[in-house]
Amino acid sequence: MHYRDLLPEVLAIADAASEKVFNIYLTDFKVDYKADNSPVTVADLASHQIIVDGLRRISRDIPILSEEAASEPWSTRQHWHRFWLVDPVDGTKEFTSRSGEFTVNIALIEDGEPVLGVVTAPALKEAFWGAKGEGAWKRDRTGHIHRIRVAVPRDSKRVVASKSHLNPETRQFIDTLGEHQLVQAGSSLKFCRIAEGHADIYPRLGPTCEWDTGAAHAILLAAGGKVDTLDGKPLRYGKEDVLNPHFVASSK
Ligand SMILES: Nc1ncnc2c1ncn2[C@@H]1O[C@H](COP(=O)(O)O)[C@@H](OP(=O)(O)O)[C@H]1O
Ligand SMILES: [Mg+2]
Repeated sequence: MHYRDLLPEVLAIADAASEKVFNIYLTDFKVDYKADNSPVTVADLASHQIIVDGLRRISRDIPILSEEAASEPWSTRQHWHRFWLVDPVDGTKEFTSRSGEFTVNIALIEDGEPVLGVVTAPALKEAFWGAKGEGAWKRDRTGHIHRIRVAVPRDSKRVVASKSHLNPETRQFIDTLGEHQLVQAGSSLKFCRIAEGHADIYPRLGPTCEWDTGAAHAILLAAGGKVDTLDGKPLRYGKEDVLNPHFVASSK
């Protein structure tokens, strides 16, 4: 199936998950902590289930890697040329602190490259999607859909960095950029802000997992941007430990 045909189906799945996540957000939900001490709520698990059921319906044969499921062993995953990469709720800290800056993320990875992505922000009522060779779009809170594209280069960079994980290394990197404006944002929305031309650079000199970045990375690529590791190579997917190295996302 072509990416163009897949996009509306994946968007519908993300929208369904988003609606469920938002309904839970409005309740007095309970926060649990996983083995790595990261927060999880019923929203993460409900969103995971809706997305997995939806993806299975549209693509029986493409395996799924989701933050909220035990991953297949590396002996299996290393043979995956194509897989869905899912973070049912990215920015769980933003969800539990009620900042609204959390997202639902679905990416399609092919040979280590994010080729299609959908990101929805249930509380902000925004959605972003894009695919290789197709371009990228945003649906704003009024329901208006328009194409998005990265901004043209400018002298004073608009830097976007994590709300919850802005560490000293990232601050040092930002200091090397000279004159700049810093905007903090939660979750994968940082990539989306660059993709829509509202920010120029997102340095992440701290840990992330592949599911945190895959979908928004695909959208940023489709909008004309890039995501490189600190040695200047494109960030890639399908790593054994599912952990990303430090990276810089930018408008080019
Ligand atoms: N020590 C760590 N190891 C791996 N990933 C981490 C991490 N600390 C933060 N993250 C990732 O950073 C994401 C949040 O990013 P941000 O701070 O930019 O909003 C988290 O996503 P989740 O909220 O889905 O768990 C989590 O996966
Ligand atoms: Mg995440």
